Amino acid sequence: TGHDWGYGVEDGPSLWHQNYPIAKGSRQSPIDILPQTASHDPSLGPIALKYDQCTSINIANNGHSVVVEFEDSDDRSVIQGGPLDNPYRLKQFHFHWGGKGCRGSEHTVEGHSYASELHLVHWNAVKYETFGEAATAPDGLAVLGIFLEGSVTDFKSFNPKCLLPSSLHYWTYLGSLTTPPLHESVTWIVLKEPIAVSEKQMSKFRMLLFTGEEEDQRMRMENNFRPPQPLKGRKVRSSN
Ligand SMILES: NS(=O)(=O)c1c2ccccc2cc2ccccc12
Ligand SMILES: [Zn+2]
Repeated sequence: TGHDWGYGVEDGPSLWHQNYPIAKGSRQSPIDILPQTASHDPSLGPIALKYDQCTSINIANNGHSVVVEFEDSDDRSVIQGGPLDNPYRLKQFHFHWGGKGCRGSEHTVEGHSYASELHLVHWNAVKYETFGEAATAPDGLAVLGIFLEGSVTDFKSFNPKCLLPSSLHYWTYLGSLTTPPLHESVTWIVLKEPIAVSEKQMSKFRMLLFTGEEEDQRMRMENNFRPPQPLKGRKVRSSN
């Protein structure tokens, strides 16, 4: 897949530091969230999501996840408020999931993993010219994390607008990309309430391949999640 990293035994998360030394940095993601330790910060307002005119461009299997890209030439789809000083533009969303059972999310809550985790990636177009420039700036990116919990209900196609849980209460902390190059440029906003996803939908993820269709040894795409990283003194804040 043209990348020097993956989720296997030879190229998985424990080896990423060899090519990406920042893997041992001071604000790496994901983390294990401890609700009791998260400090409630009354100054943290609600997050506001404006996805009503979201224009998806394509959906792709980038060899590590399934990614839906959006048109980001203007502020039609943005997240703002909460810990953010500016509106951040929606660039793409993608998922992380496990093989069988409930492991699969990247963030965990008191050691509890969910079946999958949806990441909506946004960038600070007020301060930076391009996504690439924002991706290396400490306040360049904001990723909204939403847990997906296996359940029997089914749900409509992936449209960020209708994909949100009823409550937008969140935890927030300063972190990084969870995949190489692991830039420490992400303000993470993780919603407390998971959304339901059916086993049928989960099985669709697992049909995706890490390898190209034409490659002989077909690698099923599963377990594409990085384990929790050390907090290193960071504070996790909780919205009201
Ligand atoms: N897991 S992740 O959200 O850190 C992530 C990104 C985060 C910020 C910017 C770009 C990102 C691209 C990703 C591509 C594949 C998987 C995770 C990715
Ligand atoms: Zn992600």
